Amino acid sequence: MFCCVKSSDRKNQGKKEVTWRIFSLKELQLATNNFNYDNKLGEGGFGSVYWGQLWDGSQIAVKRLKSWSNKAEMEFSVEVEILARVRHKNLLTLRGYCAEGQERLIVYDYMTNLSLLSHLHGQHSAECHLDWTRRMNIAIGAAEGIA
Ligand SMILES: Nc1ncnc2c1ncn2[C@@H]1O[C@H](COP(=O)(O)OP(=O)(O)OP(=O)(O)O)[C@@H](O)[C@H]1O
Repeated sequence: MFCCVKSSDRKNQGKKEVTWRIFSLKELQLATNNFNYDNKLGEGGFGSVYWGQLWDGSQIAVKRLKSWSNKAEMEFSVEVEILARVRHKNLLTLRGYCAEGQERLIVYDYMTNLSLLSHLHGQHSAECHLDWTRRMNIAIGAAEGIA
């Protein structure tokens, strides 16, 4: 199944087009080498996140729900619904989602610069010195995204 949503809302005129689509499980398995451990980018409360590449060469990050429950299903729906409606320079862009059987996957643009945590306290903290001006700009950017 393939689906595209384009916002023709007046308020969005002049802004970036809101477009996402439904992915098949097969397509995401292909893109991530069947959710190979080597493709794993990290893990959050929802589940593991995998790097992948689509047939058109674009890079994606696929968040895979670790175990199905009503609560997880609700979190999945809320995240997809909100991200499908908003586009902001400080928010990750939703590429789409997949819901097949008990599999729930959310597809985002792949972000190359790793997480803020890794820059602040992780393996990159030594080489990437974040001065206070940059830290303030990051905090303001994050606050703008939340707002
Ligand atoms: N779009 C992305 N591009 C690149 N890496 C990503 C992307 N999304 C997530 N990751 C990686 O996967 C890790 C886990 O992401 P995830 O969003 O699941 O967790 P979280 O935000 O830390 O926690 P929670 O799921 O509890 O909100 C991140 O720390 C990051 O390293």
